Amino acid sequence: MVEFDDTFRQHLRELFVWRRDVRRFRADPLPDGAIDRLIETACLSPSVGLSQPWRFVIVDDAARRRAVIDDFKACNADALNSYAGERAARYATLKLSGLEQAPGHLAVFADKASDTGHGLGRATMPETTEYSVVAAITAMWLAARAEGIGLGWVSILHPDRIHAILDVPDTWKFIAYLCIGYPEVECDRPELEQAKWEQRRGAEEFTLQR
Ligand SMILES: Cc1cc2c(cc1C)N(C[C@H](O)[C@H](O)[C@H](O)COP(=O)(O)O)c1[nH]c(=O)[nH]c(=O)c1N2
Repeated sequence: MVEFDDTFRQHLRELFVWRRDVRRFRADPLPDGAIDRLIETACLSPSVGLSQPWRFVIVDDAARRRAVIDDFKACNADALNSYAGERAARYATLKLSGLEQAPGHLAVFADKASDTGHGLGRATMPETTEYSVVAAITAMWLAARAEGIGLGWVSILHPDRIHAILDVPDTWKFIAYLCIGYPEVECDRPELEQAKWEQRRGAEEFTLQR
């Protein structure tokens, strides 16, 4: 039996407050086994029917990394073109990936074909497979921060292209491409808020009572 005291709860709260999406990484390499350790923690996450549908691809190959970066650049250029005026000017100033600097690259997929869990919980909501993978990524994000490691989620990518670059099974659905490394700075406010793109709102704005 494990008990968590007030001091632990306070630290846990701080972990949530100080977790960031990181796009600016220091050059220092990650310690040996750091990504494997984060994956191991992620695998403790809840999953629909205990299906554990997460699939992780550690991307070390320089040519594959370069191809991912090229895809990001193409998608980000398209995204910039979808804005106009002041919003476009502001978008152009944002740094939206640390792909070039991050010592670790990790792609995460959901295996839509796995029968693990025997379909429990998925019959009416097949998308719970993807939700389970996102739950695992969130756990990894927090576990990383607890070790001083930053994680940045990149979604400005073409899923089909990532599939081809990484040569993974067709039944795997692309969920996330994660940059992993030591952050240049620590902050308790989202970078998009600091850049005046959007501001974080409080719980009262998202809660209804019925
Ligand atoms: C599903 C998903 C996808 C993305 C993100 C997040 C999530 C959950 N975020 C990070 C996002 O911008 C960030 O979480 C918010 O701005 C809040 O900041 P903090 O995470 O609190 O630092 C993100 N950030 C970025 O710079 N490029 C990206 O492509 C994405 N994509």
